[in-house]
Amino acid sequence: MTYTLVLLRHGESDWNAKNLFTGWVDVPLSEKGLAEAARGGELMKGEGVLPDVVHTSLLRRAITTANLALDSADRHWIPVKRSWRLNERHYGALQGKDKKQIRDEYGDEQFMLWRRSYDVPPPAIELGSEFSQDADPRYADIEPVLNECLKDVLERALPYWHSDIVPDLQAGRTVLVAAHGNSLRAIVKYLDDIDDESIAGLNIPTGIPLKYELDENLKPITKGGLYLDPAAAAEAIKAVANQGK
Ligand SMILES: O=C(O)[C@@H](CO)OP(=O)(O)O
Repeated sequence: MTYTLVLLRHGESDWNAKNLFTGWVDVPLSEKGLAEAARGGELMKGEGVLPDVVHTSLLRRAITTANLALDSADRHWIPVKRSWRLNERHYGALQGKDKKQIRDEYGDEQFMLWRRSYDVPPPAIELGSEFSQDADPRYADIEPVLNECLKDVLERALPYWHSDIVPDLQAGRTVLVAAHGNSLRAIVKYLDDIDDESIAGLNIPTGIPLKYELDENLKPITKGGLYLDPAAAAEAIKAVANQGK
């Protein structure tokens, strides 16, 4: 028995286009992102990868991406589950800041530690400040999140993986997870057993489905999975890696 998991990072958002740290700020998709999301669904349909259930974060860029992708795959009717545990990494005080400006101000090394290290969190956001989520009703049931490193993201995403995603996989469903660059990096780190150093080099492109076949122990049959458009993914991965330069 094998299981099918599809990971989909949302299409380009308005703040991706503007090169701003986004995190939990709930920005919409750009025009380009809307088209990427629809194409993601066409790729799934073209390859016969048809989700039976979709899991998303609580952020509209992932929700809209899932809606558009599933619509173009004719799977708009499948059940959906959402959790803050699939949200983008909370970028703390960097939320709303220009990536290039932060890199120029703090230098390449600090910038990359904040952006891609496993366990160095960005500075905490001030409660009540413009891009803080402490008054947001969707997070009323959790302690305010002030900042997160990738390790924090993995630690809050894994309980959801086990409680909600694994049962869907084990029921034989093709599972689509529509989420974010860093929440998906955390899941890929776990699935592919990537060490804490090497994960810094992993970037996930927007809008291109990444398919994993998992064995009976829910381990990838092919490490790294398979992008449904490998050539476009390779190009887009370079662009994500170079953001802020
Ligand atoms: O700003 C963000 O929230 C993320 C994803 O867009 O950026 P980065 O790729 O720099 O982690």
